[in-house]
Amino acid sequence: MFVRRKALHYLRSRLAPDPPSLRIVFWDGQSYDFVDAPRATIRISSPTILKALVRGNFEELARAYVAGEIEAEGPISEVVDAGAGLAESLETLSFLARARGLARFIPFPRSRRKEAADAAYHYNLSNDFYRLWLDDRMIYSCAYFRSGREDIHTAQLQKLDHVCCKLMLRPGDSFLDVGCGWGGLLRWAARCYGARALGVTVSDRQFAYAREQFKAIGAGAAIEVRLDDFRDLKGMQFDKIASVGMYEHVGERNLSDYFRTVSKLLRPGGVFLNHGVVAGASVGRSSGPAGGGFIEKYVFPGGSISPLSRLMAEIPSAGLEIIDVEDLRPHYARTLRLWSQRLEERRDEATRLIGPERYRIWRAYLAGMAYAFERGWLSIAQILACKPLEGHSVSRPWTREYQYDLNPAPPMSGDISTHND
Ligand SMILES: C[S@@+](CC[C@H](N)C(=O)[O-])C[C@H]1O[C@@H](n2cnc3c(N)ncnc32)[C@H](O)[C@@H]1O
Repeated sequence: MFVRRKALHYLRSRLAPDPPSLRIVFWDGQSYDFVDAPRATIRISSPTILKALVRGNFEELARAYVAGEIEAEGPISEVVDAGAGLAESLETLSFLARARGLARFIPFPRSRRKEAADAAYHYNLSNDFYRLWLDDRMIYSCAYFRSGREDIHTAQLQKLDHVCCKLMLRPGDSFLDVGCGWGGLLRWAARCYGARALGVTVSDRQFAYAREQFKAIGAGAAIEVRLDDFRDLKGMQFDKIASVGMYEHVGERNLSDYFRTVSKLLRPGGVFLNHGVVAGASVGRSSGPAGGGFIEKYVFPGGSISPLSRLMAEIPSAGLEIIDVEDLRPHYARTLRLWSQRLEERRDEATRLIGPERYRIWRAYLAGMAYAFERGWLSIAQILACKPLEGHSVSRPWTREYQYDLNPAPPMSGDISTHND
């Protein structure tokens, strides 16, 4: 009783300026509302968890949530809103969390085996689970909206076109998709743009699924998928390369190596699109509260994001010329919100497929990321770059119209006709 009274007194005073729309239900069934008619409820199963809340120890709170010792009720968007409010007001990083944060900047590379295990943890979860809430083509990256009212299937198709148009993909082009997921972009690039497409993934579930799909559509030699690390494509060169939602797995310390490898894989005159999440804070993380390292620990182990400025410095250092940069933050906020809603609708099937613990993790991750993008704590950038020809700059379209429609072929800066004007 005493612990609870003291804890509530402390929480009330700390949260007074902006109280969360939250009810806490305690282990003995008693409850406390921070506002009238709160929209979200959390149930905490022991005084230890209440102490962790008071101390702002979100690492312990994340562990307790994953273990089911904290239960969240109400719309997940409201739960996340209340949770973020608590984190913004209360978070104090434990010594351990601080040490881990600093360790990110010390160059200890992960072994290949560890990298593969980290990726498998996320992508080998269950194809059936991902099928529940991704779009029909199983695209697992930010979609592209024209009005914001499209469903996820339409918006993902628009994204595939946006990527192919930006790359100026033409019939016969050799095309590499680095981190090809379940193969949706490869199919689109080959069937709608006539590219000879090769993709690599390190997930054997994705690899098996993509191969089945290619067989089913009779793709033949036009599309190939390999269960391979992108660093193992030695000696090959491509006209066009896309990396969509993949660089985040490379890790801070391998970023220069990643761009240099991509640059070697691109033929002179070729075009590369890097699409990925960028940090809101200059230290390479979300500019919001850290949430106890929840994403790093439970969702994307070994992953990391960089500020846009770091990518903009690394790409030219790898010998590529940046020709266009587009921020897609509202697009990813919307994509994540739709994914989160779709997962909520399939709660029972999802829990059956991956178990309650993983379900809780994915539920909080999708809703939490949607919130972070809506708040502007994270963003996402498509960076388009080309590889200069020896002694020449690469010609490019005069305007950005080609990004929305490749037909007819856009006039290029190096075209004879344009020199005659
Ligand atoms: C978020 S998914 C994006 C998938 C796909 N590009 C899409 O947009 O749907 C990241 C992908 O990167 C792949 N990946 C991660 N590390 C990789 C590596 N070292 N080499 C090749 N692929 C990798 C994963 O297997 C996964 O397919």
